[in-house]
Amino acid sequence: MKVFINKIIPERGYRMLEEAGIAYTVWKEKPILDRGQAIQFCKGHDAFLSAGQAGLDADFFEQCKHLKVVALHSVGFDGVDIEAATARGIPVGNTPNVLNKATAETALLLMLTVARRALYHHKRIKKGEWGIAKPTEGLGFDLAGKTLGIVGLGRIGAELAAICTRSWGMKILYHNRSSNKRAEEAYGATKVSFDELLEQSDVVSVHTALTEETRGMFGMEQFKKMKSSAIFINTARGGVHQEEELIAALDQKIIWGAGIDVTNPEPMEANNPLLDMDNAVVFPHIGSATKETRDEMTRCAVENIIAGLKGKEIPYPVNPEVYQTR
Ligand SMILES: NC(=O)c1ccc[n+]([C@@H]2O[C@H](COP(=O)([O-])OP(=O)(O)OC[C@H]3O[C@@H](n4cnc5c(N)ncnc54)[C@H](O)[C@@H]3O)[C@@H](O)[C@H]2O)c1
Ligand SMILES: O=C(O)[C@H](O)CO
Repeated sequence: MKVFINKIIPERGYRMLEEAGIAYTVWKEKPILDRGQAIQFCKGHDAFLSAGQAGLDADFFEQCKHLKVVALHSVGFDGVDIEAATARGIPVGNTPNVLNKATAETALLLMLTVARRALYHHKRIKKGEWGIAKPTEGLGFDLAGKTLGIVGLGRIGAELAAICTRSWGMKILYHNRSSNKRAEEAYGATKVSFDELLEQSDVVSVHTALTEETRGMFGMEQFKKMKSSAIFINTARGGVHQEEELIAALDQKIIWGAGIDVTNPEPMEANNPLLDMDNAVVFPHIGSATKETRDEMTRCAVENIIAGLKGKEIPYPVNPEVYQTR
């Protein structure tokens, strides 16, 4: 039994595989593999541990229908044709929950950085402009006591609600497909329509998956509904916002600021106007990038591989229905 791993993973993963007696091949080179190369490697292996491999479409699963399991090194599975995998009896696994705290912390870091204009002040020092001349200059705003609107109150959204209510006394509004009664009870979160959330929030933070329904959900029409003093935060997927319209909304001061960990497309070009704007902060998709979290994500992914190769149900399936159709 052999697994193909398309990027270097934390050491813990290799140890787990060795203890389970599973051989592995790791692609350690740059550039990262293209889709065709990934398929060629998968053809010589029984399982695939995939960190952000693009193009896991119906054709991929057709060409690689011998795979016993595909383990994603992420919780998000947009870009993976789950129906096609299920149709060929291939379980696909992800890494839920273990990255909730790191990703919610990233959203909070973006909120604080934008609200307190941290990058703007940092850049001013570099330009030799240390002093703030007047008490009215260079001001940000308090997050404490403000209203946070969470779009997609699932695992990560709930973690952000927990941090922001406990430590900052923020009021939580949310927009979701279904009610999250637990979050309503635990954090006093109130379910509202998408428009109400946009109109009433001081910070709007996105935590939905990227689906056909959420793609492009934030454009000029939505930014215009937000308060001109509000901040837009996206740690979900870049495809949820329309980047040109976000740039225009920031440029025209339709909203006050934005912090994004995910861009559209990724990677972002180095000459993107967002990188020069004083009211925008961009991170290169580092939501889950802590040592502890990446270790845990690796554990989940490798547990999925080991179970899949041993013919057992994988512990973190995206398509549990595969076990009914098999
Ligand atoms: N920046 C990063 O590094 C990073 C890290 C982890 C996760 N993510 C992204 O965050 C997403 C969320 O992760 P999660 O574990 O919290 O997922 P989750 O499934 O627990 O939560 C997503 C929530 O969005 C809601 N939702 C779905 N469609 C919606 C719609 N049209 N309108 C409103 N709400 C909708 C769902 O009901 C659910 O409550 C992932 O899919 C991934 O894309 C990014
Ligand atoms: O979906 C995820 O888990 C992240 O975007 C990758 O770390």
